[in-house]
Amino acid sequence: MSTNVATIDDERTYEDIYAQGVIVDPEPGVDHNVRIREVKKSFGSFDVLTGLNLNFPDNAITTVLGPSGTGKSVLLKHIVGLLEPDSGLVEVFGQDLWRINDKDRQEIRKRMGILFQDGALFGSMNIYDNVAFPLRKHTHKREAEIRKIVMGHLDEVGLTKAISKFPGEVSGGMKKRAGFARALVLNPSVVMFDEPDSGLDPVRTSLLNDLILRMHAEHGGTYVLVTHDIRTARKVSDYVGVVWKGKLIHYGDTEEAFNSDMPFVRQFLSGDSVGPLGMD
Ligand SMILES: Nc1ncnc2c1ncn2[C@@H]1O[C@H](COP(=O)(O)OP(=O)(O)OP(=O)(O)O)[C@@H](O)[C@H]1O
Repeated sequence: MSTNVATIDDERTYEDIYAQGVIVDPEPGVDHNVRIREVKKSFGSFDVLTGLNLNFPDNAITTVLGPSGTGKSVLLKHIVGLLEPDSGLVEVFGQDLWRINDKDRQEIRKRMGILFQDGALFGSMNIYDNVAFPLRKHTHKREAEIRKIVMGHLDEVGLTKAISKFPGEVSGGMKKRAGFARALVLNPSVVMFDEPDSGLDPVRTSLLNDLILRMHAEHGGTYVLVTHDIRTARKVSDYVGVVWKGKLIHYGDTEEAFNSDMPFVRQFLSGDSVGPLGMD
């Protein structure tokens, strides 16, 4: 896979890059289902996204890494249209999400799947009904067809024996797998994962990562993953974007990120306490 090149002015110091961020040119010949341009978002006086630029290539898994509170989940909420930027452009499937009406935005949202940290399952529905929910809500398919699709996806994530269980009766890993199956039932072209590894032990994390890779190989699409887990990033990503203080400060293929000379990227990817990132 070829590498995207960040247009970094050679004269800039690392401090300049931390302050200004980088802009990444879309890779020639590659489509990008999701493009984020100079997006700014503040809550009150707190500036969370401060001019974020990032393109997510189709048929690749891109991981967004960065310290806690740097705006990664806020970024996902922008992509799915749950938050409107104060300024800048959020473009999904070639459409500016905030220049179209609510109905069109809803249609675009149906083409995206999202796996929230806890699976975001409905506690009052069993696993089967949770996974069937988007099909019942957004399609006119008959129950027999819904059953085929739901059971197919539950089989892929290894949950066919748990269909009658309620979310409160299954482990965290099973909840995530059920959430994953639900995120895929409408055949989304963009799938987002908000810290899929949170709360899982290293073995379950590794198994979930295998599942992410397998599902991506099977179904394709633009996968966007937000995590703190460096091992997850290394294992599943084609590309890595590093966000700090609401800006993209590094972007490249996974190998490039892990070989970066940028002190912040080096510190973050090695989990070192010494470097530009402190407790603030
Ligand atoms: N709706 C909101 N109203 C006010 N503040 C918010 C809102 N959503 C997010 N924030 C704040 O924006 C900041 C960034 O939050 P976000 O959840 O995106 O961080 P993150 O990078 O995903 O962090 P973590 O890795 O810890 O999950 C946080 O300080 C959070 O409290």
